[in-house]
Amino acid sequence: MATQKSSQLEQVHADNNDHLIRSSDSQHPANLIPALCSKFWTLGWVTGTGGGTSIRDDDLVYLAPSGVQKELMKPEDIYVLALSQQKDPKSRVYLRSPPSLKPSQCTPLFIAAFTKRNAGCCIHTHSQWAVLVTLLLEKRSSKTTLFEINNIEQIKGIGKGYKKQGSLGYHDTLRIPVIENTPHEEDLTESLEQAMDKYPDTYAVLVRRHGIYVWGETVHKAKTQTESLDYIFQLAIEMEKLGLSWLSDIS
Ligand SMILES: CSC[C@@H](O)[C@@H](O)C(=O)COP(=O)(O)O
Ligand SMILES: [Zn+2]
Repeated sequence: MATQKSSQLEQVHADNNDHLIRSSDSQHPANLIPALCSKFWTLGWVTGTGGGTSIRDDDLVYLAPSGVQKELMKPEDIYVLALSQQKDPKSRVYLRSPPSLKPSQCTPLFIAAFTKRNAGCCIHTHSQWAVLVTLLLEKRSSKTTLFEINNIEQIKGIGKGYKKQGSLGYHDTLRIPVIENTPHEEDLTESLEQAMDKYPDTYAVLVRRHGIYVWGETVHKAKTQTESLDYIFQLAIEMEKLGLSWLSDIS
């Protein structure tokens, strides 16, 4: 597949490399991103144009446009870039660009997950549960930059960490770093990368008053980890309302 792709890339760009987003395979990233975003919209993850999803296949990264209704996207709306061709982070080279649109402002954050963690997919949601968790942590102290919870079965839905086999156990403590929001999405990149360096095993970074970025080695892993985290955040909000602690010493 990689050989076929590189020969395809040698083709002239006269056709805007539309062959990169045309496939009858439902699992092709250009088909999968719109299909996933349509499902995520029903969960409140990508409503009002916020949030998004990006998939990496080998060296190629597939991205949504900026400011569009993410649940209504079509394969023709998808941008494609080659990771190996991105020399200057400020000026990206796209192999394929839909006309009259701009690439997602989340692009540098997705790229951080692909380059620093070798992720195959990164999902950004504006889930209210994720936002509420960051607000609760802020209420405890504006300096609280870590969400922690243990002894919850769904923690087993999260991987042990980068280059580690298996998932967290029931008694393990799940830790998700929180970074501060910025007026422009791309300005989150540096603090997201710092959070990845500080917590090398994390598969997610919460963004205060904004949402969350979650990644995984595959689309399947990124999706199920985002689902598990969203479940855990909703549970955490309900626990807080009932005066229950997120950390317990059951063993
Ligand atoms: C509701 S606007 C949200 C955006 O500012 C941003 O946070 C976001 O998640 C989506 O950015 P986009 O450039 O449309 O992909
Ligand atoms: Zn966002």
